Amino acid sequence: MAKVKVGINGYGTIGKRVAYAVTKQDDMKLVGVTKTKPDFEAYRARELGIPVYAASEEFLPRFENVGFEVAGTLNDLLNEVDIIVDATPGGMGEKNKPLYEKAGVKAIFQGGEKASVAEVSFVAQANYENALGKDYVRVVSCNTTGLTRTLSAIQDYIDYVYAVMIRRAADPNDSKRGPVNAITPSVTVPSHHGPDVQTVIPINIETSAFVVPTTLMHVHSIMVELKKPVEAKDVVDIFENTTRVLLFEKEKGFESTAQLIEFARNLHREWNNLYEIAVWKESISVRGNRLFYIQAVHQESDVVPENIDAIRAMFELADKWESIKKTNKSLGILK
Ligand SMILES: NC(=O)C1=CN([C@@H]2O[C@H](COP(=O)(O)OP(=O)(O)OC[C@H]3O[C@@H](n4cnc5c(N)ncnc54)[C@H](OP(=O)(O)O)[C@@H]3O)[C@@H](O)[C@H]2O)C=CC1
Ligand SMILES: O=C(OP(=O)(O)O)[C@H](O)COP(=O)(O)O
Repeated sequence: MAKVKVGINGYGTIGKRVAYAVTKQDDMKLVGVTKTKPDFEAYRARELGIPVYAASEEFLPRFENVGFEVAGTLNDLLNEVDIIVDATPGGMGEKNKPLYEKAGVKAIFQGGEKASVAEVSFVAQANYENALGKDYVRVVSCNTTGLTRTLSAIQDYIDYVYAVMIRRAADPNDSKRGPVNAITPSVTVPSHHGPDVQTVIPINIETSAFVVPTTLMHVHSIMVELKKPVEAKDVVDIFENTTRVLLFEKEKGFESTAQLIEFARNLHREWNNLYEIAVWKESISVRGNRLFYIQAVHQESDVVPENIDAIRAMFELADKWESIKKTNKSLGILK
């Protein structure tokens, strides 16, 4: 079968990682990416041999002024692809959707969009089948992906989940926003994460969230009221056997998100991506009918394999586990 032709609209934190991941797949071809301006990222894409398109006609003069030759505009890219991965800033995907509909291409949206933008909200290991053959799929946010990966693994035991998200303030490449020395609570409960998890798996869940001054990762403190008894060692076993979830031990020096990122650096992962959700093994404990655990989410990369699996599901290229295994192998995901 011919390779699926993929375009990326929005070549930022998520878009450039998904573009890279597409180039690692033997059943997909990266046709090009869009940029609004010829900054260093545009030049880097060109160095990598990735065709760069202007994100719309209005941006063309920016490229012309510095003699940066683009391959066309977003509309030209849409004419050449089977699917567009929209990784523009949150809320923009919904505005772009009519362009995709007009061009008759399938589209993947990211977690900054409302669930209503797509037919399905997606986390591969939880609901791959729901995206089979679909035209519009939303890969849920990084935090929602992290919650869904571990909670779907223990779904049979869940009566009610209470989770607190400690969210990183900005990505490492972002110098525009803070807080620099403050903690910003989401003052309404639930934060968007609980309802978002429910767009993927039907569980009872309440979430609250705080933004703190760090760029490395998010951290979640999760408490599950159990429907039936389980021991901590059983949960350890379950997570050990759950794809895209890794257990880390404080005892071995993983004291904070800093060492988790160093672990990814040691693996020489591209952009120190930690695609897997990191659960602190010692944090898994059961007291009475309550299970507790703490996990960390690498916001820049955990959704990347989900975008790849979503493409396979939407074109019915592979069944769930065939796709997950293929994606994992191509990106060096440990299990
Ligand atoms: N960063 C994260 O931690 C995560 C983000 N997400 C979601 O992914 C989506 C993208 O986020 P993220 O990658 O962080 O955002 P970024 O700001 O890093 O990247 C977005 C890119 O979109 C481009 N862009 C801006 N305006 C337009 C436009 N009019 N048309 C086309 N492209 C445009 C910009 O490119 P240019 O440089 O050319 O101006 C920018 O690089 C959001 O929905 C977000 O919620 C999901 C999981 C984690
Ligand atoms: O999807 C994310 O976080 P979220 O799950 O808390 O919305 C990403 O880290 C982007 O969050 P941002 O909207 O704070 O950039």
